[in-house]
Amino acid sequence: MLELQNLCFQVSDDADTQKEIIRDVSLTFEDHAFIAITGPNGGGKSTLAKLIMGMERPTSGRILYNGRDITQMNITERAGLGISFAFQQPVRFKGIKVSDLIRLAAGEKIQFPSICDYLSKVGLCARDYVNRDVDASLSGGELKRIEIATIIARNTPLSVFDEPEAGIDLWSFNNLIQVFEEMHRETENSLIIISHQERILNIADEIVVLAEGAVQARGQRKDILPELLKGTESCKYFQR
Ligand SMILES: Nc1ncnc2c1ncn2[C@@H]1O[C@H](COP(=O)(O)OP(=O)(O)OP(=O)(O)O)[C@@H](O)[C@H]1O
Repeated sequence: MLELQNLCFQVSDDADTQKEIIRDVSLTFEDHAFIAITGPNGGGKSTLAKLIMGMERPTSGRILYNGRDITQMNITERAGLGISFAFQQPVRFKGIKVSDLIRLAAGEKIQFPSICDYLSKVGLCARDYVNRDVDASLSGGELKRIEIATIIARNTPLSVFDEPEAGIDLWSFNNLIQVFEEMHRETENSLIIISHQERILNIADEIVVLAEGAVQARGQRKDILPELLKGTESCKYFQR
């Protein structure tokens, strides 16, 4: 179980003015949760994901994972506890092949057919990709799909995906939806997906709406989604 307790995150700009990006966010994510976090651009979603992963430290508040305070742990320590994170813009690794990355993620000796399975889940033809370097020669969408394949291979108790749909074509996106549904159905792992995509919101059990750095709503998909679909003009979550 992941608990965010009164998380705040402030930055100071060039003029030393404090800007509050995350404001007193408290959220609990139970085991086997499937939660989508959505909200307008600049609402603080990626920052919240970075706080969960340990890429940023909260100005105040605590993060507990299975009862343990992980607020001051770095990204590697959190990864060691079983938290995976798929970046909005994945990192490229010069000199590492796609097959190496998937083997590393799986953390065990896996053979070529298993690597192929992971790549085909994200709609990539393994034959064309296993020996490619994870460098600038890969397109943004290819890189994104390879990163998602590594998260599937890691199979950790908690995976956080930051806008997995970004840069993914329509056909691969259909695959991706199935991948998330399968991950939720066939494992006890938890998924937190940051997304603007209605189709992703549509498969989550619960939706959190984050705007202006604060939680505007959280609840079952059936209760939250219809209100969100009214659009920003009439949706009550965006009325000040
Ligand atoms: N280090 C920083 N310094 C200054 N401002 C920042 C910093 N990090 C984030 N911000 C600002 O905080 C706000 C929230 O950013 P964040 O990337 O978390 O939003 P988001 O909800 O993920 O947006 P999007 O939907 O566009 O991806 C934005 O206005 C962003 O410019």
